Amino acid sequence: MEGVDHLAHERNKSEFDVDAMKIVWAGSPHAFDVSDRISKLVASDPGFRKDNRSTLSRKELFKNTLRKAAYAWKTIVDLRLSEEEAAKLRFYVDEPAFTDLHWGMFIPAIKGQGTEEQQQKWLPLAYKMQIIGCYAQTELGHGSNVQGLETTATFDSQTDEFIIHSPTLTSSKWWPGGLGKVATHAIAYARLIVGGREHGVHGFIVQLRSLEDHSPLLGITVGDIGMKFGNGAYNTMDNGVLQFDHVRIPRNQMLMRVSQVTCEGKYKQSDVPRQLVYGTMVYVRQTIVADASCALSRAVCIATRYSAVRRQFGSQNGGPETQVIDYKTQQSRLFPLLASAYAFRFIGEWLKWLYADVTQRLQANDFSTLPEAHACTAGLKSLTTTATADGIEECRKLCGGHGYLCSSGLPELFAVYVPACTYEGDNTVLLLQVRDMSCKVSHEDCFSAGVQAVQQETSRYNSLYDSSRAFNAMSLRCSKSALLEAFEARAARMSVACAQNLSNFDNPEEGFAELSADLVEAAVAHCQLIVVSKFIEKLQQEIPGKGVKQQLEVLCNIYALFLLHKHQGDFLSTGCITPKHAALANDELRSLYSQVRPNAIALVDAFNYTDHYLGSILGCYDGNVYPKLYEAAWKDPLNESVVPDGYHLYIRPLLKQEIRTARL
Ligand SMILES: CCCCCCCCCC/C=C\CCC/C=C/C(=O)SCCNC(=O)CCNC(=O)[C@H](O)C(C)(C)COP(=O)(O)OP(=O)(O)OC[C@H]1O[C@@H](n2cnc3c(N)ncnc32)[C@H](O)[C@@H]1OP(=O)(O)O
Ligand SMILES: Cc1cc2nc3c(=O)[nH]c(=O)nc-3n(C[C@H](O)[C@H](O)[C@H](O)COP(=O)(O)OP(=O)(O)OC[C@H]3O[C@@H](n4cnc5c(N)ncnc54)[C@H](O)[C@@H]3O)c2cc1C
Repeated sequence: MEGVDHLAHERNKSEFDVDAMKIVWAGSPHAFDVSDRISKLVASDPGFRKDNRSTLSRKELFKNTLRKAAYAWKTIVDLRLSEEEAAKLRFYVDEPAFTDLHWGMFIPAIKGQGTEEQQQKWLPLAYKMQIIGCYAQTELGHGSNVQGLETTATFDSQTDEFIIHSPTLTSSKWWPGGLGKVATHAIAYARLIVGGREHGVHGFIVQLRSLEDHSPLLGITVGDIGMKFGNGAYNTMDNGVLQFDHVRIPRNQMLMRVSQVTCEGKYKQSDVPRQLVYGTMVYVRQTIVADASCALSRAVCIATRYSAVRRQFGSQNGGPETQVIDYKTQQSRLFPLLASAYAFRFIGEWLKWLYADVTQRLQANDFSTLPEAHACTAGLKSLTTTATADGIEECRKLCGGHGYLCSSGLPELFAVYVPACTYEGDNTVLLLQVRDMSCKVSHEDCFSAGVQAVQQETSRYNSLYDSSRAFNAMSLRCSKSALLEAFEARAARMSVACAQNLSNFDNPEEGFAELSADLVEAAVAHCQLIVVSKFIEKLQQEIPGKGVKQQLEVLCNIYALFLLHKHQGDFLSTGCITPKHAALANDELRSLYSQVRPNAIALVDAFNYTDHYLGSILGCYDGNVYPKLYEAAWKDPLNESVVPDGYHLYIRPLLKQEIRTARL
């Protein structure tokens, strides 16, 4: 049956132009072209094979990652790929590596926090990979609390140097990717001490290893922190530990865009806000949101294709059994994830725009939108990574037993993805930063502006409450604005409740701590509102291609109504929907699932993923799942011999009741 498309009948059912949807997913015809070309280039090159990762030992795995990274670089140079193409190539190679941190954090940190002069010195070296950098912020004792970092950078005016030192065990840098075995340089974050005075945490460029023989420089102790969750998975990355013993670096290796230390030992603050020291995190959080749609769409693609292949029960008169995708329960678990993948794609696009806009403004010394960018990236990073991690695991379950096989691709995807809920800011800690979005809920707002803020929010809420009365069964079905109002009312109500409760505390800090779980829920409601509203905005644009817009309308409704159904307690208590409306929303969802059903395979085909990138037998394009599963099983190292190693030592003595005499 080789070469037969087992999903052809599904593809024939689709009611829209898949090629046009591919462009929408990619973002533009140009982006599609780059992505399509580079994904095929990677898939067709045996140098980028990845099907054996889960069977390799850590050392073999890591060496193979080094080989692939070097091979990827050679390919980039030989083919003279553009920056955009090179980034796509690394993406499709699909193996976490030191290069992620070099390109994703080290370079952006220098760009964002370095002076012109520093950029001119360091960026060309980094762009040519003549130095390899990592981002060394987190320590053994502190990750979330950046101000609690203990590493010190003490200025020595005699030598015009900083002395970087790890004063305690807990000040050891711990976690930075690429640090363990590869990075030659780090952006190390340390408390700046000048003339005996402390000036908070700043970034420093520190050389760690010799550029000649890779040995650690004097005063540097560095290594890998050990195996992480899952086989293969994130173990291709050398997350590291680092201690400084009075390491000296020249003064001009402090990143000095935000503040400077002069040779006389004067500390000077630029006009730019101090928070810019955290700017790299804003940048990476924005890329993580875009990445969430990739990881979720990948899992959804696997689960959707397999659900169309898999049949259980329901045979009539000896005919075929029911495809599991036709079960309403399967649809109600799978299709909201499909809709979420599209929703996250569009919110990722919007956040990219927002970040570009902030960057442009920063260059013109306009810092007004920085708090919004911080709150949005923090909140949306949290929302999308939590939903994606949960969604990947749901996709595994949607694939039944076979989803648990490594050859399904899902266990590794899950293991690689879950740390996204922690890195670049723990998701709960980040939700507590969501204060400046569409409404104000922080203790400062309540206390500095006093009752006025509460009153304003209350009247805003009341007006939403009134207008939402118009929300009826019909509007639920047809009107995006009614849906949006429901989300706005819910978010506003939750914020007002928090603000009112906060105002009952004499001590704002105490109130904030006591009510933090409610604040987190209000933050989630705000983030969901933003995702829904940006999906709706996307639909207001012109979208070419037969039936494409209609499919996106259906997905948008599913995303919003699914959330409304899931959080109906919040929505009901706003009073803007009644229990009857909640039930109608549920009926509407069922009808929407029926509309998606014939288009489901085409909607995941629109992601345009190669079989190489998917890395899943269950999700392969042709749906020829069973022969491939059967064949793959026999390739497992355990099946290299019919009788396993260890038979004579452990199985035979058991069977022969000789266990007491066996040498165990
Ligand atoms: C198989 C395929 C694999 C493919 C892989 C694909 C890769 C995709 C991309 C992945 C990329 C990289 C991989 C992961 C690498 C991971 C790296 C890291 O984890 S680096 C370390 C990250 N660390 C954190 O995120 C720490 C979290 N903590 C914080 O951010 C802060 O310290 C915070 C905000 C929680 C502290 O809060 P606090 O209120 O105490 O802050 P401050 O007093 O310091 O702040 C005062 C003031 O500033 C505002 N603020 C805080 N942060 C920012 C910011 N970033 N930007 C702007 N403003 C900020 C804060 O809100 C306060 O404002 P105010 O108005 O005064 O209230
Ligand atoms: C795979 C991976 C890669 C990483 N790569 C890097 C890297 O390249 N460079 C780097 O510098 N770091 C890196 N990190 C570190 C990462 O950024 C931190 O682990 C992350 O910021 C979380 O901090 P933490 O470990 O201190 O968690 P903690 O803050 O200790 O969190 C523990 C628990 O406490 C809760 N908590 C903490 N503070 C609060 C609070 N104020 N209110 C309520 N609850 C709270 C959290 O929600 C969580 O449940 C990486 C981590 C991982 C897992």
